[in-house]
Amino acid sequence: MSKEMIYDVAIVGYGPAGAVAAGLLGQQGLNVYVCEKLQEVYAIPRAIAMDHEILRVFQQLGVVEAVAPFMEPFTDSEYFGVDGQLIKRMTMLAAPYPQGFTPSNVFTQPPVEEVLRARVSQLANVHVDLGVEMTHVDPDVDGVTLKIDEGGKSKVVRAKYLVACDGGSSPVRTQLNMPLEDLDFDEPWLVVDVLVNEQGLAKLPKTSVQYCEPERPCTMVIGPKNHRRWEISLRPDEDPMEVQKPGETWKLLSRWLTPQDGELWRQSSYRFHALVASEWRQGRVFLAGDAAHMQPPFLGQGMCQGIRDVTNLSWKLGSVLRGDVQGDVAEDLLDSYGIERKAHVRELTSRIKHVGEVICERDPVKARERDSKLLAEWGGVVKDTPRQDIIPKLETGLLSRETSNARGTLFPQPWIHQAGAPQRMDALAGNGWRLVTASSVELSSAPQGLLNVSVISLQTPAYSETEGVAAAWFRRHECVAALVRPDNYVFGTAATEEELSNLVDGWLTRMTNSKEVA
Ligand SMILES: O=C(O)CCc1cccc(O)c1
Repeated sequence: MSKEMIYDVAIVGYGPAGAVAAGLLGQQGLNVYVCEKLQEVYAIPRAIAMDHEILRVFQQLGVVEAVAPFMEPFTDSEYFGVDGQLIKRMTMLAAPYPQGFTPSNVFTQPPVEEVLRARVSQLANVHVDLGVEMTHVDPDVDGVTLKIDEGGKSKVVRAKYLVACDGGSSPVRTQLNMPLEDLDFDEPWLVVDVLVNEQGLAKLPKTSVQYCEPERPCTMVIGPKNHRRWEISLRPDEDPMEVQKPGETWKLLSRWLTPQDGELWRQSSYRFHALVASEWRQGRVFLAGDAAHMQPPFLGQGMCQGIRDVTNLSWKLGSVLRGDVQGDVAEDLLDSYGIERKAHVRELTSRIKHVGEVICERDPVKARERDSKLLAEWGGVVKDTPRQDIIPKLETGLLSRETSNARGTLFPQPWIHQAGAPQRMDALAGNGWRLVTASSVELSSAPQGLLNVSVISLQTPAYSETEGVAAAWFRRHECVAALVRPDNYVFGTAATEEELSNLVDGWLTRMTNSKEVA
């Protein structure tokens, strides 16, 4: 790279969100610079859960097969109340799966990050500097200048846009004085990862468990292979530093295991927080991942949320940098990133906090009331909640004006009949804007003005689906067409040709001369 190189996008931080951003931006042919303080992938897993939405993004990056060995379907999570009775169950969404992947999964983070980095390394237009530190960020109206310290030697990097994926303590966010809003959750917990041997595995529950016990709420998650994670709430008199010493940690695990049953992988005390950045954009700088939000882990959404962020932002940056949209429309499109993601993060965090309130009730009387209420709701039968039903849709931002309940949801990814073997829809149709129509629609003429939009008619010979996932979706939402964004969210739907024409007109207005995003 020459000294005068001006990158399209610089990314500070090369965890999962930074790596996915680098891949998605790089695949669009943009010149991307990435810097990261650590030389190697962080060897300890932090995230453990991965949703189908994220696998669909990994599919776009071409890494689904490579990550498969490090993933397993999530077991059910059983919630046990004060007297050890089952009060609630978190489950897998039923098949056929809407996104073309197992909906909820557990995974091992370090090798998955290696896979993402290997993919990025195939992109000649992405330059990655590892073991360097961003010491100064200086945005202006045309771009951003970064000062990078390379082991005592300083260099300057210039980019048109900056994405800060630099974690909860985000130096970019701090230097630019971008405040966080406190969503009112702050509790000390110990997180313990154990590689359990066969003798230990035989003693453990066969589902993940939420122990909703007032004296010590805690969680056990079944990770891939012999990885088990405990999250143990700490009492006010417990010292977070002490409990992470191996001897003390084993004492806390003694209900389940002894040191003969496995090996501690990591034990760290954390404060579980709920925080969201007030502004996600400052001019040409965007916050993403933990730099933009932190949520308690009760639904395993930390990494998923970061990847949702960069997936949302990457296609918008691509559209603007290619000149597909210009002027105010381009600014509105970039603004829509924070508008959409902040609202989504706030809503999901509030749902996660609600799950946390069920788990963390410390008052035994109230905890008993909770148990009775949960059981009474369903006539004494334990309610199954598919985890994916808790993930909200987009409610605001670059969405059509119609208010169908399909708008802002993820469009399904059906399997399509092919001569050799069925293929997932995106493998055939790509990940740009797509107008997908149900078999019942006969377009008398292609909607006008849909440049750069692929038109996909399901159940035609080219797109005959194998399981009826999309057909069922159209029936459920009482529509026959959906305009789908590059991040797979539904811009809007139509039930008639007239509605379709309005949908397309509305989209064209938004993408060419609208000033509104919300
Ligand atoms: O979805 C579930 O059943 C539990 C998800 C989860 C993952 C990681 C930590 C945690 O407390 C919960």
